[in-house]
Amino acid sequence: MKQALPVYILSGFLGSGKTTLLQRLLDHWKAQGLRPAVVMNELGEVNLDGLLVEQSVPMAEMLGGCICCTSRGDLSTELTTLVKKESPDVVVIEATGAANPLEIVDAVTETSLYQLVELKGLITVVDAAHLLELYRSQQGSTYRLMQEQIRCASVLILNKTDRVTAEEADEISDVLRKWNAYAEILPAVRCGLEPEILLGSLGGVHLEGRDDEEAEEGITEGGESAQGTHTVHAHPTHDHVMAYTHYFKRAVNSEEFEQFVKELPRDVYRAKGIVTFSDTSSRFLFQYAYREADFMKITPQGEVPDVAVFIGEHFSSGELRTQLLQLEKRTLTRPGTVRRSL
Ligand SMILES: Nc1nc2c(ncn2[C@@H]2O[C@H](COP(=O)(O)OP(=O)(O)OP(=O)(O)O)[C@@H](O)[C@H]2O)c(=O)[nH]1
Repeated sequence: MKQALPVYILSGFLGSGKTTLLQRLLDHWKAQGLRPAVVMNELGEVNLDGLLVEQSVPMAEMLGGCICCTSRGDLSTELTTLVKKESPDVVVIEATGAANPLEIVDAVTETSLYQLVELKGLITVVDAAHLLELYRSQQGSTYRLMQEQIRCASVLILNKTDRVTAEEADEISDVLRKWNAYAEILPAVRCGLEPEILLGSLGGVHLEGRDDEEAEEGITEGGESAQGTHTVHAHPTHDHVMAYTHYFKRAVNSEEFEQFVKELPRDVYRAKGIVTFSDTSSRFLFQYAYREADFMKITPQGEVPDVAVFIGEHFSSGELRTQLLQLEKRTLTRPGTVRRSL
């Protein structure tokens, strides 16, 4: 199966160091012989940050507004066009510092319904001095937005530590930990981190879509793991992930899938996808929001993968993945014969 295209979101308040980090990441990927592409969003009509990025890097620009305030479909369309036109190996979305990252996460996961893309993580860059100042005054919409950007990060870069004392850096680390108990906190000056360490800290091997085979090996024919339990934890659970994207390799039973959706953990507050069932004649688009699920028959235009995305906070994507692999495995051993007339 073709590898899903990794997508990273860079978030962080205005001037925190996102572009500085972006340049480091681009250099890293290029040195590896990869072809990165960028989606850049600026509040103004001119993309000044874009001028800092080498011309050889394909770029989609969304100017004159904040990604999260314009239609989410716009970002999805930009991303799709960029991927089709440039065939990059990796994509970074640098959002304006005033964006609410959750909306961007939603747009990326929306895209993964139609394209083989996968959200790998949300990196939030924090300006240590700026946050400390705001934390001490504890007010304002900037403060709330920063809080939001920190809360939903998969990894936090505590940048500009050269502008605070060691004690202040500790104080601000405690604040970050209080707001986001899951993301790794990486202190830095000019985002000078080893990209390998940063990207590695996004954890969630489950997000890499590479080890499906490996995890399946742990599941026996009856859908039980070799250890006799229903879940196989090849990797630590409860990684903080914003979204888990599952590309199905085969059809699943509709009733079992409905049951699975019904029993989704509370921390998954949004899910959507396109699935082929082994016991129905049509494909379905499913939507799930705040404990309500909806299934709709669809006939997608063009080639669309069977995929499900789950968005939430601090849920165990490894657990979901194992359950879905088990559903797939069960249809393999017990293909659907009775067709439901859905
Ligand atoms: N002192 C200090 N300055 C830094 C550090 N990291 C970045 N800067 C500077 O901070 C300024 C803003 O950095 P950018 O990387 O452009 O920040 P940004 O988040 O992309 O900014 P916006 O696009 O406006 O949201 C630049 O002048 C950087 O050189 C740091 O660790 N310490």
